[in-house]
Amino acid sequence: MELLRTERLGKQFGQHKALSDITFEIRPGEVHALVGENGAGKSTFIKMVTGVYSIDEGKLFWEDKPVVIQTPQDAVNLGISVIHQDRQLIPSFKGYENLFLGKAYPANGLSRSVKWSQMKETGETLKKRLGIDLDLNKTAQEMSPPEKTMLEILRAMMQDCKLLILDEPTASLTDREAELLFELIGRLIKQGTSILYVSHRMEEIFRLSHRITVFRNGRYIGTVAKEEATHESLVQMMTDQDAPERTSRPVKKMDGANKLLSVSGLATADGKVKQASFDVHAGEVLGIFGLAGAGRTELLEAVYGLRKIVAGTVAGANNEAVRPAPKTSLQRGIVLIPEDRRSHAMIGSMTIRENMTLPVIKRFATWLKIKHRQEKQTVKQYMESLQVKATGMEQEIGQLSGGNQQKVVFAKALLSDPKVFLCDEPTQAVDVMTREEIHRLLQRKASEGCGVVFVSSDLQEVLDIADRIVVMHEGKTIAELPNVGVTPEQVLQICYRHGEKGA
Ligand SMILES: Nc1ncnc2c1ncn2[C@@H]1O[C@H](COP(=O)(O)OP(=O)(O)OP(=O)(O)O)[C@@H](O)[C@H]1O
Repeated sequence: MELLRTERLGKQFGQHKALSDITFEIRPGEVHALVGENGAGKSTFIKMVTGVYSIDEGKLFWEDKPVVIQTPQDAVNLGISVIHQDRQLIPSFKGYENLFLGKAYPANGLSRSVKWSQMKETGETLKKRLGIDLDLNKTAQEMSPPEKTMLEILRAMMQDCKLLILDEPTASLTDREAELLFELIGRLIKQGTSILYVSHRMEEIFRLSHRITVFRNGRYIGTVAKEEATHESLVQMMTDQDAPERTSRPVKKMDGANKLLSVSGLATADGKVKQASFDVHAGEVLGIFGLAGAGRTELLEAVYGLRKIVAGTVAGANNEAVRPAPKTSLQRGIVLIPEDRRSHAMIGSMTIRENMTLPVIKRFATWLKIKHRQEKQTVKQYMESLQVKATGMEQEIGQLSGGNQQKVVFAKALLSDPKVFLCDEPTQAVDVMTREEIHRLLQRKASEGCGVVFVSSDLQEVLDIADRIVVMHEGKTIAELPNVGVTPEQVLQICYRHGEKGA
């Protein structure tokens, strides 16, 4: 028996054919990876089988019988749940309240008062069955990223889920947190649940999946057993090209290099950053690593001027302390590429061109008019170098796939010609080819005299790209190491040793 089979599935947006002729099946109890470049059609496929998008062409079969899925509830009723990258939890609700979202709360007969104890009990029983360790009395906003993922998985399993779709589930998890998720996936599989696993991270795909399906440009390219696939063969299927060469990191001597930014004893009003210090020099990539909750994002935001600072200093190239604010940061040549690009770095209803050139439009303006030809030429050049997949530069950015939105946000930052890049997870959700391109671009910028601060929860990525590494723990910078022969174990040991000391 097959759990889900699609037959010649197709989807059209206006003139654009996003998916066509998708025929493949997911078997009971398997981890089935779905891979493809940014814009290949993975999210569109998920939305079609979960009732978010209508099906323009083709058929669906569930447990070998034809089915029609018209609404998300139809999908849930069959046993299909999806966990998106952007969490679908109510922040102020406790864990067990979130578990019952969209379901009737258990109530006492006549008084109709909610049976809280029964809700908690249901949650606890489910936790035990799945071997999940999570405090359901915490509100969603008090939970760390992996705890939120666990909560969402618990919620899906409450609905008797047979096919769990995970869309880039490790995007905001550190390695150790991802381990917990992988263990849970192992338990779910043993209990007979199937997983459709969408990710750009090759190591995870090879580690977890039984079979791998590849989409390219909205088409089904093939399904291979994990044992038959290699990194190179998958990239070849995804791109019809040979795998890109991984960027190697030239060893640099930093002595005497110019300081571009100096942060000392920084603390923020909300207490997320307590005592952070680091310098950024021209010519270097500085990696910042820490476990979730270490305050990496908050530190970058404070340096850029998005968070109130209550202690410490931020100084520019001339060593003069400044009061960071987004507007003055840009003027001083500091740009932030934020993690949450959808709410912080783009305007969904504006076009790719408008999004890219908005902050620098003056550059294309005379006192009479905008020099559109020059503006378009520049946008085209950046779209080509970052391989943005779109119908053209006048397409609304909100219509692009997640990874392609990230590329536009990145291009926008490059266009403002900064001296210092503050990059928060800049390669999150981008495909392998673009990830290498972004690494290459940042290294090139460094070699041209810029300074790059690179935050990633993927430790291997930090080790691959950084010249120096600063380690953070609970809002403090606790170590700084030149990245020469550093192993992931060494960095993790620093994080955990500090954690045990409760520092
Ligand atoms: N609502 C929409 N309107 C117009 N075009 C859309 C819409 N949603 C998706 N598309 C287009 O469909 C194509 C497939 O996008 P989709 O989001 O499915 O890709 P993806 O494989 O999930 O990419 P990523 O890895 O970047 O998330 C893209 O070219 C995208 O621009």
